[in-house]
Amino acid sequence: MTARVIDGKATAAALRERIAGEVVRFRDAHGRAPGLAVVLVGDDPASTVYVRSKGKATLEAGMESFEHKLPADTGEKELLELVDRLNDDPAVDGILIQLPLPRHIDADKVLTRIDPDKDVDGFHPLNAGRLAVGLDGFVACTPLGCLKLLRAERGDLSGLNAVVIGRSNIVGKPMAQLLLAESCTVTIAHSRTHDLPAVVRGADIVVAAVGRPEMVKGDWLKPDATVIDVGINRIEAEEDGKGRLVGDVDFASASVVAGAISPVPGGVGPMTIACLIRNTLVSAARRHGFSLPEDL
Ligand SMILES: Nc1nc2c(c(=O)[nH]1)N[C@@H](CN(C=O)c1ccc(C(=O)N[C@@H](CCC(=O)O)C(=O)O)cc1)CN2
Repeated sequence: MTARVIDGKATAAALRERIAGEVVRFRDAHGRAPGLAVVLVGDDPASTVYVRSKGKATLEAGMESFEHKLPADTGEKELLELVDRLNDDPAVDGILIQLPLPRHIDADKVLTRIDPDKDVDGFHPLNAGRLAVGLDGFVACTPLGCLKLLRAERGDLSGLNAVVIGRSNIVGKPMAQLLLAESCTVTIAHSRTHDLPAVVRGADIVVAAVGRPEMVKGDWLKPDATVIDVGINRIEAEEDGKGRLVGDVDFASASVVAGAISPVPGGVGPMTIACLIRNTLVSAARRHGFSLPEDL
């Protein structure tokens, strides 16, 4: 058996096209475009690429992009003052602080300073709490993107056994909450889980977000499982002289057993950016009482 490959690039492109259509309606109604401010501190190469992609996607959706690139030695106080200005700026509907931040800055303090109603990354504790109790808020873009891929692949998820590998605040925990809200039976596995392969073997849905290259093997999977790979691991150049990007799942062995699997690259990554654009439009719409399609 060979698994279907879940095409995150195509799903993200379709979502971004729908968003662009809604942005036209929003502009016609309100005379301005939704605006996203992205803040990058330092010059981490991967973060620089992601921030560039976010700015490009924002503009392609017809929205305003405000990029703030600050030197690596920017002080915490200065960053907090920028967040305060963005909170007060009516042209800014969404604020994103690119992670990771340099070590001398307390990331929790900065993320908590963002106005929760402009927190399009969904990292503010108030939004994490809203998700946990089923209130409207912002859901972190990567887990939201994973859920959209799962719904497109499996339709109704209720009653399915889901295993989320990884318990981070930005992926594992919100992913588990989203799956619970879909009425899945959810297990969160992590580095202390006993016999992880046995736990994963019971899952209809596996979301791997552990940050360990190709850790999940095909013989860990239940036949026909749906596998979502969140990992983005850069492997150093081998004898061919080229580095490569791999996920947390060993694609070669997993795709023989799974029913469907998202690849790396081209799976969850593009959905993360599409969901950021989506959350920014949702923020602008909420601030103006503008209605959007339920399923956006
Ligand atoms: N404030 C945030 N910081 C970070 C987030 C986030 O959601 N909010 N997530 C990650 C990085 N990230 C977005 O910022 C991100 C990572 C990867 C991709 C992506 O499209 N990846 C491509 C491959 C790209 C490549 O070749 O490197 C893919 O998977 O196809 C998009 C966004 C950490 N920081």
